[in-house]
Amino acid sequence: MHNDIEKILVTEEEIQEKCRELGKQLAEEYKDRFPLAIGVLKGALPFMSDILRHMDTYLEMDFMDVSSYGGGTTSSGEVKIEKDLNTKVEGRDLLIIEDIIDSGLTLSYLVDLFKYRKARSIKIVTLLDKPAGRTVDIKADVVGFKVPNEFVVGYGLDYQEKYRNLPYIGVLKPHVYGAE
Ligand SMILES: O=P(O)(O)OC[C@H]1O[C@H](OP(=O)(O)OP(=O)(O)O)[C@H](O)[C@@H]1O
Ligand code: HPA
Ligand SMILES: [Mg+2]
Repeated sequence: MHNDIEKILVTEEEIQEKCRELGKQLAEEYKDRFPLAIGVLKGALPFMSDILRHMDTYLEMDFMDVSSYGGGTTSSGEVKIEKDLNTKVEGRDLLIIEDIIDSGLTLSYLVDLFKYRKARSIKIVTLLDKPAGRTVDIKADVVGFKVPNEFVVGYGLDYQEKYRNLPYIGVLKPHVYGAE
């Protein structure tokens, strides 16, 4: 375990098993369609990569880079598009792949945007759900694990751009946060 981690909330094995289960479930559901899987960078990268490898079906991938945390542990409340999609979403079945829903601001912004762009259907797939963080009313359609109201890192999730590479979800030791 990394030296800055106080405890592990979801192990690597639990994540990998969940990716297999959810990927197979989604493949069955979308087997007669050609969904557009949209990864929300940067956090969703490991989850997207792992879950989609279990979808033995036709799909297209694209990426959107949005950010609102600016490196810290609280949302600025403003979602900024750093990189937009290269693909038209009009008439498409979308699978939005996220690492976490916390306040819900990022996903509610994206869902509104894709509705405005006339997507045919939108499904939200998130590895983690932190219901206690919610400030806007939004629910994911597919959730891997619920997490308590703590700032979590690992498997895509960062604190000041670090820890995304850890293969598990954990909580940092208090001293790591410094003077924030
Ligand atoms: O529900 P919310 O409160 O909006 O929080 C969830 C979003 O915040 C994080 O992204 P962040 O803006 O930190 O960008 P990153 O993925 O590049 O770390 C995370 O990856 C989600 O996209
Ligand atoms: O708990 C979290 N950890 C890392 N990034 C996040 N973005 C929203 N919530 C979190
Ligand atoms: Mg972040």
